[in-house]
Amino acid sequence: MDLTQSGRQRGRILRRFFELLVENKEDIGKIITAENGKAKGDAEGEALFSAGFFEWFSEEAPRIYGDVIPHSNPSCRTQVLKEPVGVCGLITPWNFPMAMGARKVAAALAAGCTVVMKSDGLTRFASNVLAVLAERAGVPKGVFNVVTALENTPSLGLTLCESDIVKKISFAGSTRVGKLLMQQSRGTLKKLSLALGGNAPFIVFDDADVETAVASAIISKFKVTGQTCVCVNRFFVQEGIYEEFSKRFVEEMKKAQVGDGQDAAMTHGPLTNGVAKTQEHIQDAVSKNATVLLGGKSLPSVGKNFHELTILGNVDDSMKVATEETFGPVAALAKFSTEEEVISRANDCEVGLASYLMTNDLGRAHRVSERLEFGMVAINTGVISDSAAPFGGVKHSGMGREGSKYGIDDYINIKMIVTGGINTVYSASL
Ligand SMILES: O=CCCC(=O)O
Repeated sequence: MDLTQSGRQRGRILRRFFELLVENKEDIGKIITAENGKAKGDAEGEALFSAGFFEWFSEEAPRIYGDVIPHSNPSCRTQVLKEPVGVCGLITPWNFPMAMGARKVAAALAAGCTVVMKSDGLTRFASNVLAVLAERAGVPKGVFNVVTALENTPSLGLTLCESDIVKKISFAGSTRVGKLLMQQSRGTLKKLSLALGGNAPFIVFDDADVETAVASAIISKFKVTGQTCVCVNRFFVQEGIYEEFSKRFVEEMKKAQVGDGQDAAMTHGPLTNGVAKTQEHIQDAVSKNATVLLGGKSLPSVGKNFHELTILGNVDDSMKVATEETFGPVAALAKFSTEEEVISRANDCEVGLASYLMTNDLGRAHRVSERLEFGMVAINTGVISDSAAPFGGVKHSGMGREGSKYGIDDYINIKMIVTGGINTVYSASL
């Protein structure tokens, strides 16, 4: 947090931050549901997900080790110090109003940086909660700063990017905005972490366990009503298991309830602003011969932002549901025949964030994961995110890693110190 505090001292503050988040998870859940709409379970889950980053980085803060490197010249010594990058501009999205901030703030504070967090104008209260708890946890004044904005969001982004005081930008959001921030940062050569859009494939091989595949599909597709950057966008199901998988998927999804997130009986809440795009994608797919296996319609009687959880069958790769990230509750099922074919179809996109693979063949699991051009692969699970795991993408999904032992590196500069003229002749041997 500042150079006068040791990593151990910063770790204690982050630990207290973690405890406060856990203690307040119910109130935090209510705030998240009130401003984002997500169902109670998802909202309280987000409070704990956020807490996990503070717990993880409280343990990393004291372990930011440097190195001693043997120099080529015996009379020189080389030391490597790891120093905080300085002031970080953190720009966070509405889909996880607290957790995407927590993921960045916890790593930055652990490294010893100060932060200016620009939260999404649609969901600013959860990030303000982080500021309140930061103060209670003992984060020194001026170390954690929050700026909220709605209309003038682009100019705030620009100010952070063009500022010489801000040394780093970390952003989670769309690929379009990520590229814009990168352009705007070129004059000040910022260190950048960008967690951008995805078009996640979910591949079900004939040898997969159907119940595992269905449970994984439900969580990875419909979490936060389909509005996470790691949500599945394209299901590829092998011909021999297609009928059974799609039937069981539909049966299980019929148990879900869409409605007011504050009602504990609801499993899924509204969309933030994605009903029109969701409808556009469904209509495009249906006009090209996709079949509606479940849902398909918006739910204006519940509210203008509500949409049925939808499963489409007979999808092909030309449809918008396959070529664009829907960021809504549509599971688009396409068939495939061979391993080679599905790898090529899964990789045929500009982005590379999350991917999912269902198989009981260990050799295939290794082989296919190694060939998938994605930053993350989940095998036989629909849960890809964890504070201990490195989160991030390749291709147009961005750069940098968040969480895990690697996450601290995004907030660190390496300094090398070489000392010359060291007499290597020991006086004892003279
Ligand atoms: O939406 C982006 C991140 C979601 C997650 O880490 O599960």
